[in-house]
Amino acid sequence: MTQPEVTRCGFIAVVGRPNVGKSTLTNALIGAKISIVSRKAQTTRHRIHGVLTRGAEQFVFVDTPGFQTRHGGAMNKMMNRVVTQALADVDVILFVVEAGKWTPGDQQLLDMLRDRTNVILVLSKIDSIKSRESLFPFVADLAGRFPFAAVVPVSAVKREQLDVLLDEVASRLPEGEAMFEEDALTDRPVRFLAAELIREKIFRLVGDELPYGCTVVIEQWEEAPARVLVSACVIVERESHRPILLGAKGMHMKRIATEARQEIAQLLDMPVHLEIYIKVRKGWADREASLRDLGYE
Ligand SMILES: Nc1nc2c(ncn2[C@@H]2O[C@H](COP(=O)(O)OP(=O)(O)OP(=O)(O)O)[C@@H](O)[C@H]2O)c(=O)[nH]1
Repeated sequence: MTQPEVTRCGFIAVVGRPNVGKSTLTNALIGAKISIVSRKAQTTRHRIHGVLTRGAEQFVFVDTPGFQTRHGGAMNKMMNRVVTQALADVDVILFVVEAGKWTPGDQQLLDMLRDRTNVILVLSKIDSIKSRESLFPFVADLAGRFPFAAVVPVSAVKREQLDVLLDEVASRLPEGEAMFEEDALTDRPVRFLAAELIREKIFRLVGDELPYGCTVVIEQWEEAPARVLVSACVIVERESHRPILLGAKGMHMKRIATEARQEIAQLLDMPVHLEIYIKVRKGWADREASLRDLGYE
């Protein structure tokens, strides 16, 4: 695998209240479906959403799970956790606000960023704004609320101003070598990608409730003529994590399996039959030997 020559590399978090367009923007920035990266990611405290390498710059987008969940009432508690965990030592924060719309939810989030530097204000969905001049007072108001490092209006859908945003981010990333291999997605063996896709689905759905996370191991992989048969095992730390994963009437697991199956099929360009089992392996995270069994070094 080729290691790109990178002179700047750092972590970026994309935050904002629900529905402001964070996912659309992140996906537009890092390209298609690249939520999977090299295992090196495990050496950081961040959950990596995707990596973009642009010339000599590497942008590592981290997941901010609390912002992505839709549990209304638990929002406050979650935001606190997000600030302390996901935003801890990221290099740049993209604070996304819908152009022209400011709500108490936005203010609440902004308050949590109080002591941070390198916060870039991103005005999203500018394609739905009639006149850009009408945004001036809006921007002026926000600039009075927080010392943003930069203000960049973008349209993720129309791919407007994305390079400008990346330039602003890049200039604030620390100098350093690439942390990830270039083109990690195409270089990884498909089994590993499949396991990561399942892990991603689990994390998205119940990540907040699984304190020690989980690991996914592909136990069987059979390439039949017209489809691939995959059997995966999700290993959790405690017996009490099993019902969390399953959800009421197995609904969580069903959804995880369905979504993962669809994406694995897309990746392979072939129908997939996916079975997922749950195993409890107590304390696996602490035992070196079992870590090695599971493919972690
Ligand atoms: N017109 C327009 N709509 C956009 C743009 N970006 C996102 N949207 C729409 O805004 C809605 C929310 O977008 P998401 O990317 O899911 O927003 P999010 O902030 O990730 O939402 P949560 O997952 O709820 O936190 C979707 O209907 C998008 O299609 C944009 O650049 N222009």
